[in-house]
Amino acid sequence: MSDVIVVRSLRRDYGPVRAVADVSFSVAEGEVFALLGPNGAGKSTTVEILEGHRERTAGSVEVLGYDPATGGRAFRERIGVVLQEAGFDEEFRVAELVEMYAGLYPRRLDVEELIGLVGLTERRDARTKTLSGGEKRRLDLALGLVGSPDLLFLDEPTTGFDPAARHRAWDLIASLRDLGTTILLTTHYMEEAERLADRVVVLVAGTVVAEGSPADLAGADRSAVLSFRLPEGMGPDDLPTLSGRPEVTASQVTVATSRPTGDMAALGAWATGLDLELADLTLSQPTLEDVYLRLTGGEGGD
Ligand SMILES: Nc1ncnc2c1ncn2[C@@H]1O[C@H](COP(=O)(O)OP(=O)(O)OP(=O)(O)O)[C@@H](O)[C@H]1O
Repeated sequence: MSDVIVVRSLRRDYGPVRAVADVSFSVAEGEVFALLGPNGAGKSTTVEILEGHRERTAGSVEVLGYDPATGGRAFRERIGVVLQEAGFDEEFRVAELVEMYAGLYPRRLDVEELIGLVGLTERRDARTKTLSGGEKRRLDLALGLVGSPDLLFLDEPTTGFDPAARHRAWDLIASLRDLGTTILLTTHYMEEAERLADRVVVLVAGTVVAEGSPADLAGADRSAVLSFRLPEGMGPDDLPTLSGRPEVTASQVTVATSRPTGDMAALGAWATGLDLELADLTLSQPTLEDVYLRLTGGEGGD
Protein backbone atom coordinates (compact mmCIF):
# COMPACT_ATOMS: atom_id res chain seq x y z
CA MET A 1 0.00 0.00 0.00
CA SER A 2 1.29 3.43 -0.81
CA ASP A 3 1.71 6.21 1.70
CA VAL A 4 -0.82 9.03 1.56
CA ILE A 5 1.05 11.18 4.09
CA VAL A 6 4.80 11.29 4.65
CA VAL A 7 6.16 13.72 7.24
CA ARG A 8 9.90 13.96 7.83
CA SER A 9 11.63 16.01 10.51
CA LEU A 10 8.82 18.56 10.58
CA ARG A 11 9.44 21.69 12.61
CA ARG A 12 7.33 24.77 13.24
CA ASP A 13 8.37 27.75 15.34
CA TYR A 14 6.09 30.57 16.38
CA GLY A 15 8.72 33.18 17.20
CA PRO A 16 10.56 31.74 20.18
CA VAL A 17 7.98 28.95 20.69
CA ARG A 18 8.89 25.62 19.07
CA ALA A 19 5.40 24.16 18.62
CA VAL A 20 6.59 21.19 16.53
CA ALA A 21 10.17 20.15 17.22
CA ASP A 22 10.99 17.13 15.09
CA VAL A 23 8.06 15.07 13.92
CA SER A 24 8.18 12.20 11.43
CA PHE A 25 5.44 9.71 10.58
CA SER A 26 3.61 8.29 7.61
CA VAL A 27 0.04 7.24 6.95
CA ALA A 28 -0.76 4.47 4.48
CA GLU A 29 -3.68 4.50 2.05
CA GLY A 30 -6.89 3.37 3.75
CA GLU A 31 -5.54 3.78 7.26
CA VAL A 32 -7.23 5.57 10.14
CA PHE A 33 -4.47 7.41 11.91
CA ALA A 34 -4.85 9.33 15.17
CA LEU A 35 -2.67 12.13 16.49
CA LEU A 36 -2.82 12.17 20.27
CA GLY A 37 -1.27 14.46 22.84
CA PRO A 38 -2.08 16.93 25.60
CA ASN A 39 -3.18 20.52 24.94
CA GLY A 40 -0.39 22.43 23.25
CA ALA A 41 1.47 19.30 22.07
CA GLY A 42 1.48 20.52 18.46
CA LYS A 43 -1.35 18.44 16.96
CA SER A 44 -3.28 21.31 15.38
CA THR A 45 -0.13 22.91 14.04
CA THR A 46 0.90 19.60 12.43
CA VAL A 47 -2.56 19.01 10.95
CA GLU A 48 -2.81 22.57 9.60
CA ILE A 49 0.54 22.14 7.87
CA LEU A 50 -0.70 18.88 6.31
CA GLU A 51 -3.87 20.64 5.11
CA GLY A 52 -1.82 23.44 3.55
CA HIS A 53 -3.24 26.02 5.93
CA ARG A 54 0.00 26.77 7.75
CA GLU A 55 3.64 27.12 6.72
CA ARG A 56 6.35 24.96 8.18
CA THR A 57 9.70 26.16 9.47
CA ALA A 58 11.66 23.08 8.39
CA GLY A 59 11.26 19.49 7.27
CA SER A 60 9.41 17.86 4.41
CA VAL A 61 5.73 17.01 4.03
CA GLU A 62 4.06 15.06 1.25
CA VAL A 63 0.29 14.57 1.17
CA LEU A 64 -1.29 12.64 -1.73
CA GLY A 65 1.97 13.27 -3.58
CA TYR A 66 1.71 17.05 -3.17
CA ASP A 67 3.56 19.51 -1.02
CA PRO A 68 0.51 21.02 0.72
CA ALA A 69 2.21 24.43 0.78
CA THR A 70 2.17 24.62 -3.01
CA GLY A 71 -0.45 22.02 -3.99
CA GLY A 72 -3.12 24.62 -4.71
CA ARG A 73 -6.58 23.77 -5.89
CA ALA A 74 -5.75 20.33 -7.33
CA PHE A 75 -4.56 19.30 -3.87
CA ARG A 76 -7.45 20.90 -1.95
CA GLU A 77 -10.03 19.16 -4.15
CA ARG A 78 -8.74 15.79 -2.97
CA ILE A 79 -8.84 16.41 0.77
CA GLY A 80 -11.77 16.87 3.13
CA VAL A 81 -11.42 18.92 6.27
CA VAL A 82 -13.80 18.81 9.22
CA LEU A 83 -12.83 21.43 11.77
CA GLN A 84 -14.03 21.61 15.35
CA GLU A 85 -15.91 24.83 14.77
CA ALA A 86 -16.39 25.21 11.05
CA GLY A 87 -19.42 27.47 11.06
CA PHE A 88 -21.63 27.90 8.02
CA ASP A 89 -24.32 30.34 6.92
CA GLU A 90 -27.20 29.50 9.21
CA GLU A 91 -29.95 30.68 6.86
CA PHE A 92 -29.48 27.81 4.41
CA ARG A 93 -31.37 24.56 4.54
CA VAL A 94 -29.39 21.36 5.04
CA ALA A 95 -29.76 19.90 1.54
CA GLU A 96 -29.25 23.32 -0.08
CA LEU A 97 -25.98 23.81 1.71
CA VAL A 98 -24.67 20.33 0.87
CA GLU A 99 -25.71 20.89 -2.77
CA MET A 100 -23.88 24.20 -2.85
CA TYR A 101 -20.67 22.69 -1.47
CA ALA A 102 -20.98 19.79 -3.93
CA GLY A 103 -20.84 22.36 -6.74
CA LEU A 104 -17.31 23.29 -5.66
CA TYR A 105 -15.87 19.86 -6.39
CA PRO A 106 -15.32 18.01 -9.67
CA ARG A 107 -15.83 14.60 -8.06
CA ARG A 108 -18.81 15.07 -5.77
CA LEU A 109 -20.83 12.47 -3.89
CA ASP A 110 -24.56 12.06 -4.36
CA VAL A 111 -26.10 14.68 -2.09
CA GLU A 112 -29.10 12.65 -0.87
CA GLU A 113 -26.97 9.57 -0.22
CA LEU A 114 -24.52 11.65 1.74
CA ILE A 115 -27.26 13.25 3.83
CA GLY A 116 -28.49 9.74 4.57
CA LEU A 117 -24.99 8.56 5.47
CA VAL A 118 -24.66 11.23 8.18
CA GLY A 119 -28.21 10.58 9.39
CA LEU A 120 -29.79 13.91 8.43
CA THR A 121 -32.43 12.74 5.93
CA GLU A 122 -35.28 13.80 8.20
CA ARG A 123 -33.66 17.20 8.63
CA ARG A 124 -32.81 17.79 4.96
CA ASP A 125 -35.21 20.75 4.68
CA ALA A 126 -34.44 22.24 8.08
CA ARG A 127 -32.65 25.57 8.29
CA THR A 128 -29.18 24.88 9.63
CA LYS A 129 -29.66 27.35 12.50
CA THR A 130 -32.34 25.02 13.90
CA LEU A 131 -30.00 21.99 14.07
CA SER A 132 -28.79 20.66 17.42
CA GLY A 133 -25.07 20.76 18.17
CA GLY A 134 -24.67 17.11 17.23
CA GLU A 135 -26.62 17.57 14.00
CA LYS A 136 -24.42 20.54 13.07
CA ARG A 137 -21.33 18.40 13.53
CA ARG A 138 -22.86 15.74 11.29
CA LEU A 139 -23.55 18.42 8.69
CA ASP A 140 -19.90 19.53 9.02
CA LEU A 141 -18.93 15.94 8.33
CA ALA A 142 -21.18 15.82 5.25
CA LEU A 143 -19.58 19.03 3.96
CA GLY A 144 -16.11 17.56 4.53
CA LEU A 145 -17.09 14.45 2.60
CA VAL A 146 -19.03 15.93 -0.29
CA GLY A 147 -16.02 16.20 -2.59
CA SER A 148 -15.36 12.45 -2.19
CA PRO A 149 -11.96 13.12 -0.62
CA ASP A 150 -9.11 10.62 -0.80
CA LEU A 151 -8.02 11.87 2.60
CA LEU A 152 -10.22 13.19 5.40
CA PHE A 153 -8.98 15.32 8.30
CA LEU A 154 -11.16 15.13 11.40
CA ASP A 155 -10.33 17.51 14.23
CA GLU A 156 -11.71 16.16 17.52
CA PRO A 157 -14.75 14.74 15.74
CA THR A 158 -16.82 13.94 18.84
CA THR A 159 -15.87 16.62 21.34
CA GLY A 160 -19.06 17.79 23.03
CA PHE A 161 -21.15 14.82 21.83
CA ASP A 162 -23.45 12.94 24.16
CA PRO A 163 -22.60 9.22 24.47
CA ALA A 164 -25.24 8.07 21.96
CA ALA A 165 -24.16 10.66 19.37
CA ARG A 166 -20.53 9.69 19.94
CA HIS A 167 -21.29 6.03 19.24
CA ARG A 168 -23.20 6.99 16.07
CA ALA A 169 -20.26 9.11 14.94
CA TRP A 170 -17.89 6.20 15.58
CA ASP A 171 -20.07 3.92 13.47
CA LEU A 172 -20.09 6.51 10.71
CA ILE A 173 -16.30 6.96 10.78
CA ALA A 174 -15.86 3.18 10.81
CA SER A 175 -18.10 2.93 7.73
CA LEU A 176 -16.00 5.55 5.94
CA ARG A 177 -12.92 3.51 6.76
CA ASP A 178 -14.65 0.44 5.31
CA LEU A 179 -15.24 2.43 2.13
CA GLY A 180 -11.46 2.94 1.92
CA THR A 181 -11.15 6.60 2.95
CA THR A 182 -7.84 7.44 4.57
CA ILE A 183 -8.54 9.38 7.77
CA LEU A 184 -6.32 11.45 10.00
CA LEU A 185 -8.00 12.40 13.24
CA THR A 186 -7.06 14.21 16.41
CA THR A 187 -8.75 13.32 19.64
CA HIS A 188 -8.46 13.62 23.40
CA TYR A 189 -10.56 10.48 23.91
CA MET A 190 -8.41 7.38 24.19
CA GLU A 191 -11.43 5.15 23.79
CA GLU A 192 -12.10 6.85 20.45
CA ALA A 193 -8.52 6.23 19.29
CA GLU A 194 -8.72 2.64 20.51
CA ARG A 195 -11.93 2.00 18.58
CA LEU A 196 -11.15 3.79 15.35
CA ALA A 197 -7.43 4.10 14.78
CA ASP A 198 -5.28 1.52 13.07
CA ARG A 199 -2.27 3.48 14.25
CA VAL A 200 -1.63 6.36 16.63
CA VAL A 201 1.18 8.79 17.28
CA VAL A 202 1.50 10.43 20.69
CA LEU A 203 2.99 13.93 20.64
CA VAL A 204 4.35 15.65 23.72
CA ALA A 205 5.83 19.14 23.43
CA GLY A 206 6.17 18.85 19.66
CA THR A 207 7.96 15.49 19.71
CA VAL A 208 6.74 11.95 18.95
CA VAL A 209 6.96 9.91 22.15
CA ALA A 210 5.16 6.78 20.93
CA GLU A 211 3.85 5.28 17.72
CA GLY A 212 2.01 2.09 16.90
CA SER A 213 -1.38 0.40 16.91
CA PRO A 214 -3.41 1.02 20.08
CA ALA A 215 -3.06 -2.68 20.95
CA ASP A 216 0.71 -2.58 20.42
CA LEU A 217 1.08 0.48 22.64
CA ALA A 218 -1.02 -1.01 25.41
CA GLY A 219 0.65 -4.42 24.96
CA ALA A 220 4.16 -2.96 25.03
CA ASP A 221 3.43 -2.18 28.64
CA ARG A 222 3.61 -5.79 29.80
CA SER A 223 2.40 -5.14 33.30
CA ALA A 224 -1.04 -6.23 34.39
CA VAL A 225 -2.85 -5.69 37.64
CA LEU A 226 -4.22 -8.55 39.68
CA SER A 227 -6.76 -7.52 42.27
CA PHE A 228 -8.95 -9.28 44.86
CA ARG A 229 -10.44 -8.74 48.30
CA LEU A 230 -8.23 -9.81 51.23
CA PRO A 231 -9.95 -12.85 52.78
CA GLU A 232 -11.38 -12.14 56.19
CA GLY A 233 -9.00 -12.70 59.10
CA MET A 234 -5.91 -12.70 56.86
CA GLY A 235 -3.05 -10.25 56.50
CA PRO A 236 -0.74 -9.61 53.51
CA ASP A 237 1.79 -12.06 55.00
CA ASP A 238 -0.69 -14.92 54.63
CA LEU A 239 -0.81 -14.53 50.84
CA PRO A 240 1.22 -16.76 48.51
CA THR A 241 4.42 -15.44 46.91
CA LEU A 242 3.65 -13.66 43.62
CA SER A 243 5.90 -11.87 41.12
CA GLY A 244 4.89 -8.44 42.44
CA ARG A 245 4.47 -7.11 45.95
CA PRO A 246 0.84 -7.05 47.13
CA GLU A 247 -0.49 -3.63 48.17
CA VAL A 248 -3.52 -3.60 50.44
CA THR A 249 -5.87 -0.62 50.48
CA ALA A 250 -9.20 -0.87 52.29
CA SER A 251 -9.00 -4.69 52.23
CA GLN A 252 -8.51 -4.73 48.44
CA VAL A 253 -5.25 -6.36 47.39
CA THR A 254 -3.60 -5.19 44.16
CA VAL A 255 -0.49 -6.76 42.67
CA ALA A 256 1.29 -5.26 39.66
CA THR A 257 2.48 -8.37 37.89
CA SER A 258 4.81 -9.07 35.03
CA ARG A 259 3.73 -12.75 35.04
CA PRO A 260 -0.06 -12.56 35.06
CA THR A 261 -0.67 -16.15 33.99
CA GLY A 262 1.71 -17.71 36.53
CA ASP A 263 0.52 -15.43 39.33
CA MET A 264 -3.12 -16.14 38.55
CA ALA A 265 -2.37 -19.90 38.66
CA ALA A 266 -0.42 -19.62 41.94
CA LEU A 267 -3.16 -17.56 43.53
CA GLY A 268 -5.83 -19.96 42.29
CA ALA A 269 -3.97 -23.03 43.61
CA TRP A 270 -3.46 -21.34 46.98
CA ALA A 271 -7.10 -20.26 47.32
CA THR A 272 -8.60 -23.60 46.22
CA GLY A 273 -6.20 -25.39 48.61
CA LEU A 274 -7.76 -23.40 51.42
CA ASP A 275 -11.26 -23.74 49.96
CA LEU A 276 -11.46 -19.95 49.63
CA GLU A 277 -13.54 -18.06 47.08
CA LEU A 278 -11.67 -14.78 46.38
CA ALA A 279 -14.12 -11.90 46.15
CA ASP A 280 -13.79 -9.16 43.50
CA LEU A 281 -11.06 -11.07 41.64
CA THR A 282 -9.94 -9.29 38.45
CA LEU A 283 -6.94 -9.28 36.16
CA SER A 284 -6.73 -6.16 34.01
CA GLN A 285 -4.42 -5.20 31.19
CA PRO A 286 -3.38 -1.57 30.78
CA THR A 287 -5.58 0.33 28.35
CA LEU A 288 -4.38 2.89 25.81
CA GLU A 289 -5.50 5.51 28.33
CA ASP A 290 -3.21 4.09 31.06
CA VAL A 291 -0.29 4.07 28.63
CA TYR A 292 -1.15 7.55 27.36
CA LEU A 293 -1.28 8.99 30.86
CA ARG A 294 2.09 7.47 31.65
CA LEU A 295 3.65 8.81 28.43
CA THR A 296 2.27 12.30 28.91
CA GLY A 297 2.94 12.46 32.63
CA GLY A 298 -0.77 12.64 33.32
CA GLU A 299 -1.21 16.08 31.73
CA GLY A 300 -3.82 17.17 29.26
CA GLY A 301 -7.09 15.70 28.17
CA ASP A 302 -10.34 17.54 28.27
N1 LIG B 1 -0.52 31.21 16.02
C1 LIG B 1 0.26 30.91 17.05
N2 LIG B 1 1.14 31.81 17.53
C2 LIG B 1 1.95 31.51 18.57
N3 LIG B 1 1.97 30.32 19.20
C3 LIG B 1 1.12 29.38 18.77
C4 LIG B 1 0.22 29.62 17.68
N4 LIG B 1 -0.50 28.50 17.48
C5 LIG B 1 -0.09 27.61 18.40
N5 LIG B 1 0.88 28.12 19.18
C6 LIG B 1 1.61 27.41 20.26
O1 LIG B 1 2.18 26.24 19.73
C7 LIG B 1 2.06 25.14 20.63
C8 LIG B 1 1.30 23.99 19.96
O2 LIG B 1 -0.05 24.38 19.73
P1 LIG B 1 -1.11 23.46 18.95
O3 LIG B 1 -2.34 24.26 18.85
O4 LIG B 1 -0.50 22.96 17.70
O5 LIG B 1 -1.29 22.26 19.99
P2 LIG B 1 -2.43 21.15 20.06
O6 LIG B 1 -1.72 19.89 20.35
O7 LIG B 1 -3.27 21.20 18.86
O8 LIG B 1 -3.28 21.57 21.33
P3 LIG B 1 -4.88 21.37 21.66
O9 LIG B 1 -5.04 19.97 22.12
O10 LIG B 1 -5.07 22.33 22.79
O11 LIG B 1 -5.66 21.72 20.44
C9 LIG B 1 1.38 25.71 21.86
O12 LIG B 1 2.39 26.04 22.77
C10 LIG B 1 0.67 26.93 21.35
O13 LIG B 1 0.54 27.89 22.39
